[in-house]
Amino acid sequence: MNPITPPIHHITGGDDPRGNSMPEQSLYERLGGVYGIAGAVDVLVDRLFANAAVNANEAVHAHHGVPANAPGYKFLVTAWSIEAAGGPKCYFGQDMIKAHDELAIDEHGFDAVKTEIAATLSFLDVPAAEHDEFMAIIESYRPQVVQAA
Ligand code: HEM
Repeated sequence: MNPITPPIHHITGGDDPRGNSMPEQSLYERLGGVYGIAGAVDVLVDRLFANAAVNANEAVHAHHGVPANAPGYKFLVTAWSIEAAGGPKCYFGQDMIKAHDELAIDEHGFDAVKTEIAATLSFLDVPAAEHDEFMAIIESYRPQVVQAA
């Protein structure tokens, strides 16, 4: 096909029942793939480790208060986020119930982390559509993460 001939689905809508002419990119791709996501998690985890509201929970602080935990945690959260955004399967850590079952995280603790994630996406100027899509994924895990009696 020569470069000025549009692919056929641009004309016909292809087999997309909504008639969209462009194939949709995954959220993973729209967030910038592994470089975009690892870069965002790098900023996020530094902010979480320094966040007083997040560290008010003693069990959380036992982990987040240790700077040596940052690189491994960044690795795990990056891999989790890649998969959650529809990227390649690469997360081998614990599921979200097991990962948080000894931390007694309450609604307030969850909201503190959620606020920091949203602030980081804003800080990095992630566009509104991707921002909202990623935050909806985070919110969908609230029932698994909040386990305070
Ligand atoms: C949807 C929201 C969340 C996601 C996606 C998430 C993701 C993760 C991941 C991937 C891990 C690593 C699991 C492993 O070691 O195999 C983890 C562990 C951890 N998370 Fe979360 N988390 C969320 C919410 C929270 C909240 C709200 C807090 C605190 C208020 C928190 C605190 C921690 C801590 C302290 C650990 C380390 C536990 C340990 O190994 O001792 N997380 N989280």
